[in-house]
Amino acid sequence: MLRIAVQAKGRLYDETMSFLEEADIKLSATKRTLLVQSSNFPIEVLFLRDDDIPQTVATGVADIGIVGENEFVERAEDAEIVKRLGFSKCRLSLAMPKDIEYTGVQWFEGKKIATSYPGILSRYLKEQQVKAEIHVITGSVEVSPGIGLADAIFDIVSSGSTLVSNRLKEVEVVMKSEALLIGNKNLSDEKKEILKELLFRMDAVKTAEDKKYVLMNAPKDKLDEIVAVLPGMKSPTVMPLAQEGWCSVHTVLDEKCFWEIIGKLKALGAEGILVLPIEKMII
Ligand SMILES: Nc1ncnc2c1ncn2[C@@H]1O[C@H](COP(=O)(O)OP(=O)(O)OP(=O)(O)O)[C@@H](O)[C@H]1O
Ligand SMILES: O=P(O)(O)OC[C@H]1O[C@H](OP(=O)(O)OP(=O)(O)O)[C@H](O)[C@@H]1O
Ligand SMILES: [Mg+2]
Repeated sequence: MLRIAVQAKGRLYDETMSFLEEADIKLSATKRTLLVQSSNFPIEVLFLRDDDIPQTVATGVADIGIVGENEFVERAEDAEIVKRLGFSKCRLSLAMPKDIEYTGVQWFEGKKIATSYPGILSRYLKEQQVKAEIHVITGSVEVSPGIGLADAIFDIVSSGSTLVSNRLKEVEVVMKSEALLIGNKNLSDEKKEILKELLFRMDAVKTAEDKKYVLMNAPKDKLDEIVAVLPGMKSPTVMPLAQEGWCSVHTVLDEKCFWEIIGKLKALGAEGILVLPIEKMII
């Protein structure tokens, strides 16, 4: 049984849950308890505050965990990054009152900076050879300059709207962050096997995400040209149609080049083009 630590509620919760769901890992729908077992996969889910996830994984209380990179780097716990998950993207930035002129990173010299990330901030200031006072608070960081608690802040920024509503401006981006799958460094072989199966399922979902299954009716006399336009995984499937002179062509297209290819197919006389989402894809 593999134990995964995930955030009990907050910004990471929804995407973490849909991630497990897409990998067909079913959790009992009973009231949310701290520890829930899957009914169809050898995994149990431990719900925690995100602050505690790195340590829980590093010490082996959980085998793997899903946590923001910002929190993982700040905690500096001895666990490894298994996979970058690509959601909950944000950045850790220095911000200051918007009406004051910013003169470069030296502006922070001697200033008081409020943050929940003292580790990352002090390392950055040291690198920049700036001496500043770090004031640690656990939440509502953005209000601190407005109430005279600090001169500036170091916090998470995504759209920037929290900064704007607190009359602050982002002046230095210190690190980018996304959700990470982290793992204990000493997993048993059995647990490594379960993790491998989990990653395999996650990859199948990810690969499918930006692909579409496309079906169309094609005039037989244009078939060679149509096939030449389609990248496909191998070659497209071609099936005869009841109507003389026509066939049905099935293939998989990358979302990125989708519109360009559809345009070419139409120009070559393809009709009745159907585009279907793909749930999972194993290459
Ligand atoms: N505005 C945002 N946009 C995108 N990602 C974000 C945003 N805010 C936070 N995150 C990411 O989501 C993680 C969790 O954020 P959240 O605000 O839920 O944390 P928290 O309040 O510390 O929760 P907890 O109660 O678990 O301690 C952050 O560590 C960060 O990686
Ligand atoms: O740049 P933005 O898009 O405004 O996002 C940044 C804000 O999002 C997070 O807080 P959240 O909204 O999760 O609330 P919290 O203070 O309860 O953590 C973070 O702590 C910032 O305050
Ligand atoms: Mg937290």
